[in-house]
Amino acid sequence: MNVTAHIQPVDKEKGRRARAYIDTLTKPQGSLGRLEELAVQLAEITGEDFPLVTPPGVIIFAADHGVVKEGVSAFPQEVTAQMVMNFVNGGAAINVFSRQIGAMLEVVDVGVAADIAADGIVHKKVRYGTGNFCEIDAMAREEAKQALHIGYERGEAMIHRGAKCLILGEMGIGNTTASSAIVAVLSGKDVADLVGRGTGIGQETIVHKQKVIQRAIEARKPDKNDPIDILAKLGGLEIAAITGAILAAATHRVPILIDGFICTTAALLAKEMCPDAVDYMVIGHRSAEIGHEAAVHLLGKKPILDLGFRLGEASGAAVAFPILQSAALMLKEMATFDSAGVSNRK
Ligand SMILES: O=C(O)c1ccc[n+]([C@@H]2O[C@H](COP(=O)([O-])O)[C@@H](O)[C@H]2O)c1
Ligand SMILES: Cc1cc2nc[nH]c2cc1C
Repeated sequence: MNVTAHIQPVDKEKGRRARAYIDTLTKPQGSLGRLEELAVQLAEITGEDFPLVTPPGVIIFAADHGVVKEGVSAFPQEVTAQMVMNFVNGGAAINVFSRQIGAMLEVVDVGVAADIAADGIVHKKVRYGTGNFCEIDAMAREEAKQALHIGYERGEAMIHRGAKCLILGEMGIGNTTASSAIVAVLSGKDVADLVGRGTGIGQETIVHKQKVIQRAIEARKPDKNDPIDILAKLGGLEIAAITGAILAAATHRVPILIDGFICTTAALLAKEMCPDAVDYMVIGHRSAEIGHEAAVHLLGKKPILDLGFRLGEASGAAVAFPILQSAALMLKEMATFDSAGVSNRK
């Protein structure tokens, strides 16, 4: 399956028409600021005059990371599987926010390092966590492709269930290390500017994490121009799956709400595979994780919210969703100057 073959550029003409229509609505021109830009983007993405974003569909991809053996996270590896159970039982932040916004929610085990005996998850384990990329490639090239395809299929399945907006997130202890390494390769920036606290490590461990990443990049020598090579050598299975889900949403002209640092890293890989996919993305929030800034910049986007989140699991994207919904409803439901009999400016 070619996951980028059917991605079309967004419909810029539809966007121009939406822009002109928004200027006839009962408000001074431009007075709904960013909401107007989002409404135009939704029209471009969907090709519809009055795009809908409800119901949204949330997919959380979970996987583990061999690099945790280097002591780069504040939490132990078991937390990935334990949080998957928390998702299944409805107690995590993303469960709360998914209920709040009326989202369908799916949790996919694409590479957790333990067997999870639960019915409420989609079992698509490619392997029991990645290898420690300081020592060996994180995964085989075929495994990276497999995870990418799983993500694509889950994205497509959620769209077939009726999702009008795909909200993507992840769970994986150690995945800020993998993400920082990937963003370092893609941006060419100094790792010192891209490595942050993750789940809450202190300054000394941050310096250690920087060295681990530097060492891994030197040992693995990923090809900057080959996103599958980057994923195989430094990636995470959940990062590959999110990349695939993004490409599925772009294929089906469904808006994609990107969460924090890890998701934005996956979005950068999707951009490498298909630059047109970027126009289908909206970044939900600015993560407090230091490397997010560089990733967001590379994507050429501006996050909707800035609430100091650094949780992951799609929390920031889900909290940003009502704003995207406001943009869609503004376009659909506001009266025009003509229809409401309101005098336009002199
Ligand atoms: O999305 C973010 O911006 C974000 C920033 C920091 C941490 N996280 C979450 O924390 C976990 C990774 O942190 P760490 O320290 O184990 O690399 C993983 O489960 C992510 O969902 C997520
Ligand atoms: C408790 C916990 C919850 C999370 N959710 C996403 N990443 C996480 C990391 C931890 C440690």
